[in-house]
Amino acid sequence: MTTAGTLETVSENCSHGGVQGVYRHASASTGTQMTFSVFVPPHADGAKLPVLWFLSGLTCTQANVTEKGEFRAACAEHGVIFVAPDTSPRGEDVPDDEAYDFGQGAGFYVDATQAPWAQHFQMRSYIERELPALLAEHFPADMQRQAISGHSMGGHGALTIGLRNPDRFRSISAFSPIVSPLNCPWGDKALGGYLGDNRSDWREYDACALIEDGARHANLLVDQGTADNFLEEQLRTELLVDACKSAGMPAEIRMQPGYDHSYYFISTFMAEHVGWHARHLQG
Ligand SMILES: N[C@@H](CCC(=O)N[C@@H](CS)C(=O)NCC(=O)O)C(=O)O
Repeated sequence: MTTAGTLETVSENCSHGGVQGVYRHASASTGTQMTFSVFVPPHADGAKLPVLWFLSGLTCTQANVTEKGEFRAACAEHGVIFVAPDTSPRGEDVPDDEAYDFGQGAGFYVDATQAPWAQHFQMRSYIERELPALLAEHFPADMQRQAISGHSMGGHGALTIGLRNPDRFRSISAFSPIVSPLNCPWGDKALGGYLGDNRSDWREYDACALIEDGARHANLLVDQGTADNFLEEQLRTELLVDACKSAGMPAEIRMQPGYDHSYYFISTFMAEHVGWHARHLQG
């Protein structure tokens, strides 16, 4: 048996009849310690449960959604494991940028190719390969039943990782996602920095471009607040609506009146997202 790695328990708390944990491990992908949280709902001995991944946004660690996401009651009701990774490698040896939207806390779920970022910023490999192996080894996770969600930069992560891996993820949802890094200032800065100037290299990290290039998924749900101050310049939900329409891909993209970009918005619709994923994860 291959060993995916050892895990250090940072904290474990009983919650909703299950266990909310925070764990740390040495990541081969990023070459750093990485922290993530896992909620395991109550379950019968020996049972394997489906998994919902949640990728967070700019400035976040695993803690933001864990503390403010209000997912646990729904995950306990539906018997779904909830996994929240960090958004980037961190540490004194890891390069950073003064700004909040590039560098530590802003990994954009890519495998960087450009110096000095490439050495540690390998978040695509971390989320797509390394962390799933660790999860399968240490938790009662049924890796045949996975779904993915996320917020903002993490919504971009959920859409792109989900669209690239339709056989692994039965459903994809996102809250206020960056739908096209090719067409917004956050994307220009981050993907330019991590991947270089050749914009064709960015397409596998752009949900709209992936759909234009042929990626499809049958189960896609997006919620976007109309009072989100990042909507017009950075998130640009309309580009995803257009891409899905042009491709003939059904998607439920909902504009939610009055909601902003915060966890007050996310937590309002979180239980609905968990329930929607749980339906796709049955059987
Ligand atoms: N207000 C933030 C902008 C970034 C932001 O809104 N981040 C979102 C994700 S894109 C978030 O969830 N922030 C942390 C939180 O609300 O807990 C800042 O200027 O640092």
